[in-house]
Amino acid sequence: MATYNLLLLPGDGIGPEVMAEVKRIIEFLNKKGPNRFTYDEGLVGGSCYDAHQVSITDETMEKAKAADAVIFGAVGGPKWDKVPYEARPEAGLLRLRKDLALYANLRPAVTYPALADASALKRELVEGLDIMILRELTGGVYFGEPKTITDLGNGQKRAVDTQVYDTYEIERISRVAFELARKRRNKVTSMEKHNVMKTGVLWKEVVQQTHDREFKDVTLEHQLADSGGMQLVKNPKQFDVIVTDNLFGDLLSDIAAMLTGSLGMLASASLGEVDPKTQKRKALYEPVHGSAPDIAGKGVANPIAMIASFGMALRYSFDMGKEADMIDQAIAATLGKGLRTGDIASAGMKTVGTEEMGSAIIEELEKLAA
Ligand SMILES: NC(=O)c1ccc[n+]([C@@H]2O[C@H](COP(=O)([O-])OP(=O)(O)OC[C@H]3O[C@@H](n4cnc5c(N)ncnc54)[C@H](O)[C@@H]3O)[C@@H](O)[C@H]2O)c1
Ligand SMILES: CC(C)[C@H](C(=O)O)[C@@H](O)C(=O)O
Ligand SMILES: [Mg+2]
Repeated sequence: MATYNLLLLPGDGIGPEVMAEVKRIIEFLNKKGPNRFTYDEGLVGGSCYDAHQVSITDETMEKAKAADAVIFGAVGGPKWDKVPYEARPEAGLLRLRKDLALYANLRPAVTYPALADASALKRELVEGLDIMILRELTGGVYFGEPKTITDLGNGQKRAVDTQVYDTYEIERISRVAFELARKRRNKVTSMEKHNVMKTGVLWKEVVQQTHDREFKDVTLEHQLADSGGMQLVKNPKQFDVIVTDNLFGDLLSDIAAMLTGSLGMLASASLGEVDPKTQKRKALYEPVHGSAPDIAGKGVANPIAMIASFGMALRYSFDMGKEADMIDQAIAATLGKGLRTGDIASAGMKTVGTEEMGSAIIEELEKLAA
């Protein structure tokens, strides 16, 4: 038996609403045993800005570094559109990713059988889909310098963002991709734009070299990221693991979300390097969706992405694969019974709210544990 300490950062908008359902799952797991979870909570994003005029405090950063895992809701919203750029809600999330060195962002897109009709695509294209988008998370244009807006003095301004990748950054994310593929269907598709970008040239070269040196047994394909996006919609089941940079990964994972039915379904894990001394790695788990200002406060958000993200924490941080599988099965069973939040309901279907969906999943978990 072990005790694990979590830091919960619910954030803004629907973040706290979906996090409430994770707290109930934690309660369930603590009852079931053998492992125990304790947790601390903190402010992040706009709610932190309102209290402290920053999007995350140094004190919360220290707690994040000390925690066994961070569980993150969502940040942002129109209320904070006018706050200084450095203090915008999203900056808190970016600081967490950068300062905890969470370079590997796993975004699995799995279409549950009951939801094959909820996708915007035809059933046969998405039925049985199970792909993994691996997004590089601490480099690229998100963090490259310079990042500026300069007044040119002639009534014009110039905005600059910088895309930077070093060999080691591409190498380590490639290794994660190949290792993931070995446990799946043994195929990696790397996406970049080497026809336009120098970072794309280096990306392709380093992924290929890492493959040839260490992972010859894995099938590797390269695809330009724009046509890759097209292929993701045309024939998504051709993919197994897609490895790509920070910005392309952001775009491609939102596209993949719609293959599963809704952004409210897509979970993610952001992982750092394994510490050779402790064998532990820093990790943050969050749904791919945002704070959904259009539905916040109504109790109608889909909690599945958040719950499945906690399931990924069980799998990747706590070696609780059996419990993680149980969460996936409970979600599948709940959907199989016909429960739908608004985002995944087909026309004419009755919908349930966030809490009701959470209760139904816990009911299924109780059955599975009995
Ligand atoms: N990780 C994060 O915290 C994160 C991620 C993406 C966007 N954001 C921020 O969120 C704010 C809103 O961004 P956006 O509107 O582009 O993206 P969004 O993901 O918040 O919402 C996009 C659409 O999907 C729907 N949606 C998202 N999650 C849902 C859920 N769980 N259940 C039901 N419907 C759901 C929303 O209602 C909306 O119509 C912005 O400030 C953005 O920066 C934060
Ligand atoms: C909120 C924002 C900073 C974030 C990103 O762009 O990485 C989000 O869109 C995501 O996909 O996690
Ligand atoms: Mg995004």
